[in-house]
Amino acid sequence: MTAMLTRHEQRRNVLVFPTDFYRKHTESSSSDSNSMPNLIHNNNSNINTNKYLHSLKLQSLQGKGKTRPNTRQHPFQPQLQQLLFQQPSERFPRTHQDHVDASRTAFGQEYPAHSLTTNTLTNTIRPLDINLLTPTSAAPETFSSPSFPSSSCSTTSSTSHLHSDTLATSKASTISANPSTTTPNTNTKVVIRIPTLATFMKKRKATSDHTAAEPSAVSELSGAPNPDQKRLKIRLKLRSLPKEQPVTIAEPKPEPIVISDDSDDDLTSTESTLSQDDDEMDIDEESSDYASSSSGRVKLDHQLRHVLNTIFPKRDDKNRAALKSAFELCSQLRDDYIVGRLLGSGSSGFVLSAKRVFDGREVAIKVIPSDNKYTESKFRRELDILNALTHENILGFVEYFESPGCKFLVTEMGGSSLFDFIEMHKSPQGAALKGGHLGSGIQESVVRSIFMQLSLALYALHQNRIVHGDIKDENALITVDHHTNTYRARICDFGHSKRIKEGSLPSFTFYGTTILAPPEMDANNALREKMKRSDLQVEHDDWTRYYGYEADVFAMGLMLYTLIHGDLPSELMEREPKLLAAYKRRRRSVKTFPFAVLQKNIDEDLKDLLKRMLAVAPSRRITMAEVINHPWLTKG
Ligand SMILES: Nc1ncnc2c1ncn2[C@@H]1O[C@H](COP(=O)(O)OP(=O)(O)OP(=O)(O)O)[C@@H](O)[C@H]1O
Repeated sequence: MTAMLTRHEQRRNVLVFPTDFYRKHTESSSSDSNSMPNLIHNNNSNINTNKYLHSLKLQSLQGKGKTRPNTRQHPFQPQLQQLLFQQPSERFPRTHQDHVDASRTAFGQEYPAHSLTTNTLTNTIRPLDINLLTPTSAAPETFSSPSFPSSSCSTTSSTSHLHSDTLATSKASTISANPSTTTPNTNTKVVIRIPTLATFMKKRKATSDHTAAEPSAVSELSGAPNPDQKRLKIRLKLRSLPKEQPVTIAEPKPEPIVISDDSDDDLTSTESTLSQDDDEMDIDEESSDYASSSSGRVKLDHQLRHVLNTIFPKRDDKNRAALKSAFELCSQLRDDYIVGRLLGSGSSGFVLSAKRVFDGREVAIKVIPSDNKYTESKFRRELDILNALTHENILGFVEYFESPGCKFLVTEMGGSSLFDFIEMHKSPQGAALKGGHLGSGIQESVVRSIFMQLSLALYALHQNRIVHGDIKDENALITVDHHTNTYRARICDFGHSKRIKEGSLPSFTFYGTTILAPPEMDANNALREKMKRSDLQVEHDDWTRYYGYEADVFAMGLMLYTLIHGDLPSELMEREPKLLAAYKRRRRSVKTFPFAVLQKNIDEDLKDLLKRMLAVAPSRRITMAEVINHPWLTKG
C-alpha cells in the first residue's frame, strides 16, 4: 500500500519556489516579489479543523442508524443542523444576472455577452458575519446575572466578552475589577460551569421572573456537573465569597507584567497555569488595570491575559509572544477591538476573530509579526490588492494598522474555510453517489453555487490583471445564512498575488502550495535544478512562460475536483517520492486530464469542465471567462 498525504498534512506542505535564482536566469521579473527568500516552508499549523463538528459528524455517521448528529448540548444546534443537513436548494435569492451586475459595478467591467444568461444557481447570501461553521471549544457563551455582572465575570471565555450583552461591558480595555465589589482575600476555588446558551436563557428568564429569590453567583453558575460542558469549564480562584455580594475578579496586583525578550513564558509561569487537561484552565485571580509605562508598554489586565491563554494555550508558541506584545504595544488593538478566538494561521501569521467596539461589527484580524522580509512583502501585496478591490466574493478590506513588531490587517469575517467545509461533509464510506450528493458528500447544486461564486471572484481578479497565485480550499471562506439556507463564498489570502503590469513580459513563478502547482511548473523546476547542478545557461525559450492566469485556472480545477471527490487526486497526495516522480513523468507525456480517477456517474458537463480546467497543457486549459460561461455552471 502506498503512503498518502492526508489533507491536513498537505496543508503544511507549502513551498515557495526560489525567486532569485529564477530571476537571475530569466529576462524579466515581477516587481512585487523582490524580497522573497529562496526557499520557504510553511509550518502551517492546522488549527482550523473543528473537532466539535467532526465529532458530531462521526456520531451521526457511526451512530446506530442515526442520520442526524446529536447537537443537544451545542448552542448553535439549529444552525448546525441546517448547515449539516439542509442544503441550499431552490430558494436562492440571487441570480446569475445579479452576480454579473454586482461584479460589473465593482469593477466597471463588462462580462462577455453570453455570460449574461439567467442562472438561478449562483446564489449568494446577504452578508452574515457569524461563523457558524467553526464553533470551537471556545463556543460563545454569555452570562450575566444581578449577582454576577458580565463586566466582572466575562473573563471565563475568550468569546464571552465578545458576545456580552452590551458593548460597554464587553470592551476589553475597560473591563477590570471593580474595587467596590472586589472580594476579600481567601484562596477559595470556585468552579464556574458555563451553561449552554439555551440553559442560560432559561435560567435568566427564571431569575428575572423571581428577582426576590436571587441565587448566589456560585450556586447559579456552578450547577450539577455536566461532562459535556467540561470544555467550557473554567476555574477561578477567588479570594472570598461574601454573602449577598456580587462576585468579581480580585483586585489588581500592582506589578506590571514583564516581558523578557528571551522568553514568553513569564506570562504563564506567574499568572496562569494550564491544567493537564486542555479543556480546563486555571487562572489566577491577579488582575491589573491598564497603565502607561515609560517603555510604551502597558500592563495586561486579567481579561486580556485570559484571552491570550485561550487563544494560544501552548507555552512555546511564538505566536503567543507576538500576540502578547501586540496587546501591550498596540492601543488600537486593545481599545478598538474585542478579540475573540483564533480563526486560523498560515505562514505569515495568524488570524483572530474580533468585534469592533464602536459599531459591534464582527471582523477578522490578521496579525503578522514583522520579523522577516518574506512576510513583509507578502503583507504589502495583500494589502495592496485587498485595498483596491471590492467584490461580493472577495474578502472585504476594513482597515490596517501597525505597532512595533506587528502589522494588523482587518477584514470582513469570512466564516469557515472551504477546506473545513469539505472535511465536514466527507462521508467515511468515500465516494458514493447518493441522493444527489457527490462523492464529497456535498450536493451538486451546492458545489455549483460555491464554485460559481469563487469563479466569478477569480474572473474579476483576472479581468483586473491580478493573478491570485495561491488558489486552494483553505483560501476560500464560506458563510452560511441559515435563514435563507444559502452559502456565500469568498476568496482570501492575496499574499502570493501579483499584478500584471501593462507591457510586462510573461514571467510567472509559482510561489503557492507545492502539490497544487500546475504541471508546466515541473518543467521549470527541472530546468532550475539542472542549472543549479551544472551552472548551465538555459535558453529563454526552454522555460514555460506565461503571466500566471493558467496556474490559477489549474488550481481552481483542483478545487472543483476536491469539491466533487472530497479529496485531491490521489496522485498528488502520494508521499513516496519515487511514485510521485513517476506520476509527474507520466503526466508530462499527456496533454489532457492527468488523473486516473474521476467520479463516475457525474454530469457530463461537469466532467467536461473538470477536464478542461485540469488540462496538462496550459494552451488547452480554458480561461476563467470560459469557465463562468460553461454549460455546467449556467445550467439549472
Ligand atoms: N477573514 C477571515 N475570516 C475567517 N477566517 C479567516 C479569515 N482570514 C483568514 N482566515 C483563516 O485563517 C487561515 C490563514 O489565513 P491566511 O491564509 O490569510 O494566512 P496566511 O499566513 O497568508 O496563509 P498562507 O500560509 O496560506 O499564505 C485561513 O486558511 C482561514 O481559514
